[in-house]
Amino acid sequence: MPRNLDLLLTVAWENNSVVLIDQTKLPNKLVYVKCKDYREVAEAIKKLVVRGAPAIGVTAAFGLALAAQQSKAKTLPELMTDLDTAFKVLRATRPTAVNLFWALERVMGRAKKAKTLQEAKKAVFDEALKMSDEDINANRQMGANGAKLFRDGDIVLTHCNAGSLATVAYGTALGVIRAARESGKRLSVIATETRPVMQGSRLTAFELQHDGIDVSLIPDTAVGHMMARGAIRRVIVGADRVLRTGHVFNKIGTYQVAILANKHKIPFYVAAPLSTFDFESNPEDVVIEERSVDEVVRVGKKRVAPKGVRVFNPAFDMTPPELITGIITERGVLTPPFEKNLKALLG
Ligand SMILES: CSC[C@@H](O)[C@@H](O)C(=O)COP(=O)(O)O
Repeated sequence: MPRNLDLLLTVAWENNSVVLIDQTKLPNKLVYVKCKDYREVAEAIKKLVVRGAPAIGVTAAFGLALAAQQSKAKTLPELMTDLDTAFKVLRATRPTAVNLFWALERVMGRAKKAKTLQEAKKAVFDEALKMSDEDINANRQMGANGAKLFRDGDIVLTHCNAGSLATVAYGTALGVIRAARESGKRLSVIATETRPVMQGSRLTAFELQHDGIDVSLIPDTAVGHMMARGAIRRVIVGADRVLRTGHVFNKIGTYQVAILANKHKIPFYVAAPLSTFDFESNPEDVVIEERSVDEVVRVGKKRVAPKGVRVFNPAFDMTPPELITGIITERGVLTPPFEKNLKALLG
């Protein structure tokens, strides 16, 4: 994996380990962590060393590859038992991003087709590697599909981080912005801070600056003001889960941004690969991750809220389809009515 500043490769397989950019250290330090065991991979997902739906999915798939590699099983059923243990540990790391479950089930499905122990070990690794390549290709394709929706000179608001750092590389929402720039359009980005974990200020601002893309940072609370002043032309965000109905689950605060965009007649786009689609669930089935109160009562290391105060800290929210102008996928751009047009898109 190249350790230089030209390419942000968020997750990679290197010398029988999973190598991750440690996103908890950004933007102050660009450092990598090496996981040699699937339990370390699970911890890295839990602690947000790696985060963002597509990146979580591919990392978990590599976690299963580590489990296969390390297994001392002498028979195929013994290997499948070891893989199932790792599957359960990895599956329990975070509840909302559907890519995690999609990736783990896809790799297990591939392993279950194997006839021998060696074949199963190889299948798990090959599938994880394939998913990593597919993620980059899907992002590039989404970029090509979405770039057409942006005009030269657009000022684009994004929330959270749906960039290289949330995928294997290139990004979903930020991938579309990259592609629009590569096609010659001059775009400026407005990134929200994205409290309480600050994926906007720590990650999006870092990533766009790193790539020389014009970026300004605003507090989450400034979105309405900026829109009312005409300072924002488009919104684009990523997603952790898109339902067949077009309901989009994404970082907490996305719903507020969508309501404000609707009020100010600003197009609101979501960029998500098909690996982020959940064709089965209804809105009420989706578990919204509730994270530690510490994220809310502290700013950095300093406590800013009184001891004993009740805190709610949901990490995601749901934006209903009527607030969404289009969902950019690698197969094309979905417009309302989403359920009908999704069927047509998938053929
Ligand atoms: C391309 S990633 C899209 C989403 O995963 C992203 O917007 C997001 O909500 C990430 O949340 P996080 O809690 O940082 O994993």
